[in-house]
Amino acid sequence: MSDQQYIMSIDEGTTSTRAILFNNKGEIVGKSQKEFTQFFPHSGWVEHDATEIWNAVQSVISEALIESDIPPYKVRGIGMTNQRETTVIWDKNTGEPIYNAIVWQSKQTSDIADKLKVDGYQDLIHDKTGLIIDSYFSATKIKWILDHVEGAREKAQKGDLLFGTIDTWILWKLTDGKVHATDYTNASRTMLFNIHDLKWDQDILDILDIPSSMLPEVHSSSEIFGYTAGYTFSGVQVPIAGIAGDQQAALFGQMALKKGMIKNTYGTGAFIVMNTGETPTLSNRGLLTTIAYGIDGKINYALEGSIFVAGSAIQWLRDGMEMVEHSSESEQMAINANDSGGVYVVPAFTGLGAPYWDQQTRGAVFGLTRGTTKDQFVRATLESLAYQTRDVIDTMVAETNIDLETLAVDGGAANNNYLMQFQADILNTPIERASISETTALGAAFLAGLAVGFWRDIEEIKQTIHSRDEFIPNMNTATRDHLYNGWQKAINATIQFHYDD
Ligand SMILES: Nc1ncnc2c1ncn2[C@@H]1O[C@H](COP(=O)(O)OP(=O)(O)O)[C@@H](O)[C@H]1O
Ligand SMILES: O=P(O)(O)OC[C@H](O)CO
Repeated sequence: MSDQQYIMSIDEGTTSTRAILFNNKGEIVGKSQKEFTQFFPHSGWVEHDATEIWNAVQSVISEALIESDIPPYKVRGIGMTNQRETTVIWDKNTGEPIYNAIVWQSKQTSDIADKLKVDGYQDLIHDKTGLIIDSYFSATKIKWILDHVEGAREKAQKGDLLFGTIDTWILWKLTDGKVHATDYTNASRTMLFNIHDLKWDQDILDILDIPSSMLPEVHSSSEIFGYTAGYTFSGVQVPIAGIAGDQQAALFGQMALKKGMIKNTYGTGAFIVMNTGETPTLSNRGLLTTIAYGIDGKINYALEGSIFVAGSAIQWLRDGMEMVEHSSESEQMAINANDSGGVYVVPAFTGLGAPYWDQQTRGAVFGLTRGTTKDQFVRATLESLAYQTRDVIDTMVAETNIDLETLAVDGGAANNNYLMQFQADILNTPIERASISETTALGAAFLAGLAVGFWRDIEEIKQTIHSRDEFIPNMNTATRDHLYNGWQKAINATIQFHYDD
């Protein structure tokens, strides 16, 4: 029998959970995926059932192993990667969540975030955490649960409640309640973590009245966090050896390890991350400073532009507008349209992230005529992903003075060739698409594989990276400027519409 071993990545995304098995060439040898329920209990709120996510994780693990015919003992280590910021609070005695997971997109804590701004905490929070006060991050979500679930604050003060982002929740479940931990990348998205001292920040915890006993230990992104317990791997104790938030894992999976390298992942949202090296760069232009990864006692920082609605706009075309049956059809429809006919879709369904940071704005459509077709509407929606990306990239270039040579891309919507060509055209920059679209899971596998010696070092990992698809800009300057100018008018009018109330 072959002595080949594997790394399993568990990718807990916003809409689905995946388990992917990689061999030592970085090739996918097994995969299972399961969608889970999105709850929208009130306008602007988004929640998940954390127990449903845990059940989905268990089933994708066994399906991936069974379908690839790989026995659990051949899994050398597990890398975990996750939708970030999404907040779970559970009772450590029962193992049951006390409320649904509040998802990163959810706006139910906007008032708490607004109050922090009114109370003048912007500079303190920005300086310590690198973040901009917003309901996006975990901090206000934790406070909301403690304030709204009966008896929660008393239980938290007694030390009975635990907080975790999805990585922490699944790690705790996989280890049968033995390990309550996270990594630097996830901690840096909570708005409670001091990215300079690398510690939970007591001042911010006091401001929000959050007991520190709820918080997980914070480790590097590549080390053994614990071992699987119980039956998930048929009793085999597999080390969980790497954890990173999905956007940071994608940066690592793209091997964008040098200062100045940038990637964009087009998933539910789109997240543009630039590696800024070993010192944090604070932004004055609406970008977030975050931790890219921590390995071997060293921290690498990043600047990030977070776009809240990207692939989810295409899901909206599918499920809300019923204009497409499958997201992938949007590509041919955009080509059929020939042009967008002057239509702009601004999909600000849950406010705007970088570089605008406006919690209240909601979406708008401009330029409709009696002749507007469904194909043009779909094309304009796809184009909004590219325009939002340009807003962020222009800001990043202005902030850092680093010229963008190419943009590395991945994620579900990056499979859309029309979108990628339009992105190259509107940025006037070549796009390089990873040959393996599961870059996020690959990044988590690399982090785990390094910790258990599956790969010797980064140089050995780089040998596994293969060819990429390239999209070369092919639009004249006048057209590019005309189109982008229209977008800027559309987004400014959308923001203005809200403030005219
Ligand atoms: N060919 C496509 N064209 C446009 N959008 C797509 C395409 N394929 C997938 N998507 C969008 O990409 C998203 C899924 O990407 P994925 O990276 O799996 O997201 P996540 O990790 O956030 O769950 C969905 O929102 C879907 O609408
Ligand atoms: O689920 P994704 O891939 O859109 O990623 C979600 C982000 O981590 C939210 O910050």
